[in-house]
Amino acid sequence: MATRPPGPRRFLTEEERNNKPEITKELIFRILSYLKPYRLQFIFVFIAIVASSIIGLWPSIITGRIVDEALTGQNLALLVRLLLLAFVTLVGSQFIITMESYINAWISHKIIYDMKNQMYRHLILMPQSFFLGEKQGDIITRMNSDIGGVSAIISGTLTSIVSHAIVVLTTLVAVFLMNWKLALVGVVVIPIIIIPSRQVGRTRWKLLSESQQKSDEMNQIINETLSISGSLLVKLFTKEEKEIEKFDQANQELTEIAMKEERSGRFFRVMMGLFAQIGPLLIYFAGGYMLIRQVDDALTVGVITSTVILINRLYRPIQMLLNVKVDFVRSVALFSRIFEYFDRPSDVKNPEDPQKPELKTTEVVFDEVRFSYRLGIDTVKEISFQVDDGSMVAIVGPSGSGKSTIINLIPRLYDVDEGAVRIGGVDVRDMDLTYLRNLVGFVSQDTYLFNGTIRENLLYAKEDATQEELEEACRIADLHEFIVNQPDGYNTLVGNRGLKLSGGEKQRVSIARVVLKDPKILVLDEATSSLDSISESSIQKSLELVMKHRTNIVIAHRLSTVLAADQIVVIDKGMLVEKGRHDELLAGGGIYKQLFDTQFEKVLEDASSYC
Ligand SMILES: Nc1ncnc2c1ncn2[C@@H]1O[C@H](COP(=O)(O)OP(=O)(O)OP(=O)(O)O)[C@@H](O)[C@H]1O
Repeated sequence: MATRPPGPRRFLTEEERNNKPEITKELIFRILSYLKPYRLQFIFVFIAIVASSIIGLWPSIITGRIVDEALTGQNLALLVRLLLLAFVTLVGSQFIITMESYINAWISHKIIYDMKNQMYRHLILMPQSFFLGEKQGDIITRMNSDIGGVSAIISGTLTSIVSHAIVVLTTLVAVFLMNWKLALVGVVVIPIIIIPSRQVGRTRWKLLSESQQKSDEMNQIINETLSISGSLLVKLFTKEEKEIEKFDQANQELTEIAMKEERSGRFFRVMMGLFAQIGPLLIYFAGGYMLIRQVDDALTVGVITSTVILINRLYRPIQMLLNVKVDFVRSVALFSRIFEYFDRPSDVKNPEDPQKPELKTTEVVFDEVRFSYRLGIDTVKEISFQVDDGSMVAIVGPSGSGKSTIINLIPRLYDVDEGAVRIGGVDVRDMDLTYLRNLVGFVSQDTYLFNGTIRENLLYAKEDATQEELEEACRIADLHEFIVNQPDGYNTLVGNRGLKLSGGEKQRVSIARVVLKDPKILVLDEATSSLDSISESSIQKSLELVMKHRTNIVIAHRLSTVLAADQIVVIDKGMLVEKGRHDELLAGGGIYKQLFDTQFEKVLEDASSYC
């Protein structure tokens, strides 16, 4: 696979050019605000850069004296002294450069640390809508690559602008002080060397970005087809050969580009080397001509030698400075991508004056609630019902009618657009968010487990739970028996997303978690699951235990649940269409009756055995 070339890119890619950020004063100040806490360290870095640039000139200047005074004058003692001096200045400048780069790296790591923490804190507090709308890969890229890129800016772009400018300045002063005529020749030579190499570089970069694009395509194929779910899909649809063919095609294209790029890379290096050699040759020629024809009496062999060395020192920094604009735009773009995340408003926020009311009752009231995911299209509207304290309301309705949306409004995964959801008479939007979410326990169809042990997953609900409490919760969830029969017991690893557990076992872990959390209100999205009827009935029994003494709202798919419900709320196309008990609704002959005939009838026999 193609690799990115070392060092910073010299040209903006097509995409970067199209997405260039608007560089405003505010943006620059905002970027600088991240550097502010480390200003003392920055001052040190800049002093070190100036010092090392000036000291770094000495070995080149000393070389001239070595040639003119020590070698031509055949003075061995002077030769040794000058060599020692050159050695000491070399060591000195290297020491300063090392210190400078150490502090530079320290600053950039510190800034990355600050930014990563700020970003994580910001993201974890984002509402559910953010995670649904955002591509998973984008979040990870911003967390890692973009913030990581900032490090390169701080330790690269920022200091390199200063250090290159200082090197260019000090070297030009030194070279002109030595012999201004030869210095002029050297300065004229610089563009001859730099311009062609920039052209070659441009072509090379085009190829490199193409190869990068292809390599991303291949990574995408690998990620999709070699992931747990992807590989399963490939197997089940017997697409192995098709995928191999697709991969082969991408691989072939990538290999061709990589080879082309390799060829142009070699050519690039040859050209660079060639032009870099032409410079000294031209200066030697001009200097030699002036020396031989005695155009300038002050000119010596040593001066010519020193000038060649000093002019050589200029190529790289000048080239870098010519790229500063590109680096700068790229750096600012990176910062603005990060800021764009920071600036995403969090619509579900803790209220200004968060309340933690002493609730005597925990009845849940939906009062004329309207909510839409997309502007203009109501997902649910005119929803009004009450779940009395300690009672159970079953929500039923066709798929896509808005049942999950309604329950998501209780713990404020989303906020209502109109109307209100109240618990114990208090609007959920006035409650402290943590307090509210502690009041409500959720058991969803899709149980998410972290990759860890069963114990760790259980403790997520109650960090300080004792072993006895864990076991008690697992007994209620009918999970304890299973756990103790595992070789590692409560320390059994559940695998990625809990994949090492069966669907039923995962549901039980989620029930045990809610038992440990012990919420006053239980929201349950009943599984329409493929579990066998024995497992289902056992899970149902566990849930019945959990529901006791709580206010329960259940999206019901089972007959036993609707029969046991104190009230059934029927939702159709986002509207509440019927409300009542099972018998009343059945007698009404409306939508509930239809649902009953189609959805519940099949499980009638199963369910009637334990309702
Ligand atoms: N995050 C979202 N963004 C946009 N639309 C959404 C989002 N989530 C759900 N919807 C849409 O809102 C409507 C109601 O969805 P909801 O999940 O509430 O229905 P449901 O009754 O729970 O369905 P099911 O019984 O199939 O789970 C559907 O049309 C769905 O496509």
